Amino acid sequence: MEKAELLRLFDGLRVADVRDGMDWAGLHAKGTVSPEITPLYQGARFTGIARTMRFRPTEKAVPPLTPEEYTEWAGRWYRELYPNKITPTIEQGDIVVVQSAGLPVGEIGSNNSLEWHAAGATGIVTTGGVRDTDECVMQQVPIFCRYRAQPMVQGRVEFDALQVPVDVGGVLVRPGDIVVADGDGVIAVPVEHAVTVAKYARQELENDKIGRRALYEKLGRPLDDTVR
Ligand SMILES: O=C([O-])CC(=O)C(=O)O
Ligand SMILES: [Mg+2]
Repeated sequence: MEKAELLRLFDGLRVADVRDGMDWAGLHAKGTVSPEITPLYQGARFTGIARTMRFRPTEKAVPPLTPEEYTEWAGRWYRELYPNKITPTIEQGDIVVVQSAGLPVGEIGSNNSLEWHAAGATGIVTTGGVRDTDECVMQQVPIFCRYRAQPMVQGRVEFDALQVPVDVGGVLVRPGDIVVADGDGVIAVPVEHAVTVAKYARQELENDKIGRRALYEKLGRPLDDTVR
């Protein structure tokens, strides 16, 4: 199925609906990412197709360097050990899904996240840390992460692999799976179950709208998009 068609199937569905759709498909034990992975800011949400990447802790020691030498050495780390390989591969509607090295390091920041967004990514989820978080919030690229972290990657983290199955908060996410995130957290749908999951998720959403719309009317509340 085309990406655009897949995205249409999930358009407007809440994480709760997708969770229900997964249950309807018999996938009770699958999909829900650990609640430790949370939105960087209130209102962050996305639906997209997983484009995955894995980082790893480095074993390379940092040699004694003068600050001048450090500038050159740090630049080389980006070129040789932490290259931004994912950017040229990103397609519109992708979600960058990162299995972090798991260290207290800001592998993602205001620069690379905005670069991925400019290439077409509509969201980012990482099992690790984010830095420059005030700017990340200001930029409003939806990011879900486990923690905030100050340090840069040099001497700590290396790029490991692109487009491999990754472990995201206890869920196996493969390139091409559907990833949905909102205030309830993150859920991943195996692409082979997408049609069934979306169908029953939609049923849940539509039934929920009918029930809540009746309550809005009883309360005299103006209707909004969540009940229309
Ligand atoms: O440079 C990095 O690896 C992370 C970062 O701070 C950014 O992208 O802004
Ligand atoms: Mg930065």
